[in-house]
Amino acid sequence: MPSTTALPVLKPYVTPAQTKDNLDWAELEALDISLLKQPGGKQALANQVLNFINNNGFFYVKGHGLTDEQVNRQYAIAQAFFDLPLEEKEEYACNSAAGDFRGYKGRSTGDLAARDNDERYNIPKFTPEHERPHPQLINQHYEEIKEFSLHIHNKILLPLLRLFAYVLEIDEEYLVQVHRYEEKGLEYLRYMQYYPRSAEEDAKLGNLWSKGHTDYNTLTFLFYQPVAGLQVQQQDNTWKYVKSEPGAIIVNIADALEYLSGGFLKSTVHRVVRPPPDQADKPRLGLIYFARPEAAVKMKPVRSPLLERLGLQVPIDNLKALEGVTAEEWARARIAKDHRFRTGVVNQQETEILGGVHQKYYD
Ligand SMILES: O=C(O)CCC(=O)C(=O)O
Ligand SMILES: [Fe+2]
Repeated sequence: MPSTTALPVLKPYVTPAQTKDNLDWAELEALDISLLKQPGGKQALANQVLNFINNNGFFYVKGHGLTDEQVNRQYAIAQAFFDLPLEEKEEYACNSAAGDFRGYKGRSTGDLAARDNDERYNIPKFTPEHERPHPQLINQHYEEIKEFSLHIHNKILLPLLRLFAYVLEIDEEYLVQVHRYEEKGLEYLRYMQYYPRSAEEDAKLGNLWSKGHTDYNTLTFLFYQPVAGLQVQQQDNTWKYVKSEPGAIIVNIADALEYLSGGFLKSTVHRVVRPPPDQADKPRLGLIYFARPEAAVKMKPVRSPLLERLGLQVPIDNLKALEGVTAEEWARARIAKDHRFRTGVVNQQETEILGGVHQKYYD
C-alpha cells in the first residue's frame, strides 16, 4: 500500500453567531444559479437580473455547489495562516508598491496603524504564471485550495458571465472569452483578517474598518461571514448593512465589469464598519474571491442591443477615457495608489487613478 503522509490537524473554524442587533439591512436579490441547468431557468434568472441590476450591483448567489464544510475548511486554513508567526508571513510579502497583491499584506504599525488594520494573503490562479513560494501550511492544503478556487471560476463566475451576456443580448461567450483561466491575469482567492480596536479608537476613525470604495476586478465573491460590518451605498447615498446568509455567497460587481458592460452593470460602493457591540471584540475573518479579466483585456464597452434600446450605449466620459487601458493597468494603478497611502508615501488619498480617470468614490 502506498504510504500516506497525514496532514497536520487544523484547529476547527467555529462560525461566529449572528448579531442580535437589529441592523438596517439592504434588500438584496438571490440568484439560484442551479436553475441555469433547468428548462426556462436562464430566462427566469435574466428577468430577475433585469429587475435589480441597474440599481444595485450587490446580490446573493445560491445553488453554487460549494458546501458549508468546504467553506469552513477554507476558513480553518485562513485562521491557521494568520496564526503563523509574523516573520514567516512576511517572507511571502506582496509587492503592492508595484501593484501586485499576490502574497501577504501585513497591518500598518505606529502612526500609520489607523490607515490599515487588516492582514491579507492572496492566492493567485493555479497557473504557471503564478507559481511562487507559499508557506508550508498553504502547500499542505494546496490541492484543496486549488479545487475550491477552480470551482468558483468554472462553476460560479463563468455561468454568471454567460447570464450577464444573455441579459445584454450579446454573444453568450463574450465575457467568458476574456476570463480564460489559463491566460495571464491576477485573479485570486483572499484570506483576510481584521483586528478589533477599542470603541474609543474606532470612534476617532469614524468607526470605519475599510473606507468606501469600489473593487477594481470583475466580480467579488464574499463567503459566509456573520460578523456584520459590510455596508453597501444606496442610490440616495445612505448606507445599509449587507447580511451574510448561511449557504449564500454575497457577490458584488466591480469596475472592470462596469466598463466592459458599457456602464450597465454597476460597480457598487461599499465599506466595512465596526461590528455591533456583541461582535466587535473578535478578529473578523474574510474569505473572498476576486475574479479578474485577463491581463491584456482592454476596458472597452461592449455594443449591446439592450443598451442601444435603453439609450445607454454612448459611453460616459469616464468609460471613454478608459478604452485604451487594460484591466491589469487599472488594477495595478489602484493597488499601487492604495499602497502609497497605507505606507505613508502620501498623506491624502489620491483620487486620480490613471491619466484623467478618477476613482468613483472614496471616504
Ligand atoms: O470584508 C468585507 O466584508 C469586504 C472587504 C472588501 O470590500 C474588500 O476587500 O474589497
Ligand atoms: Fe471591496
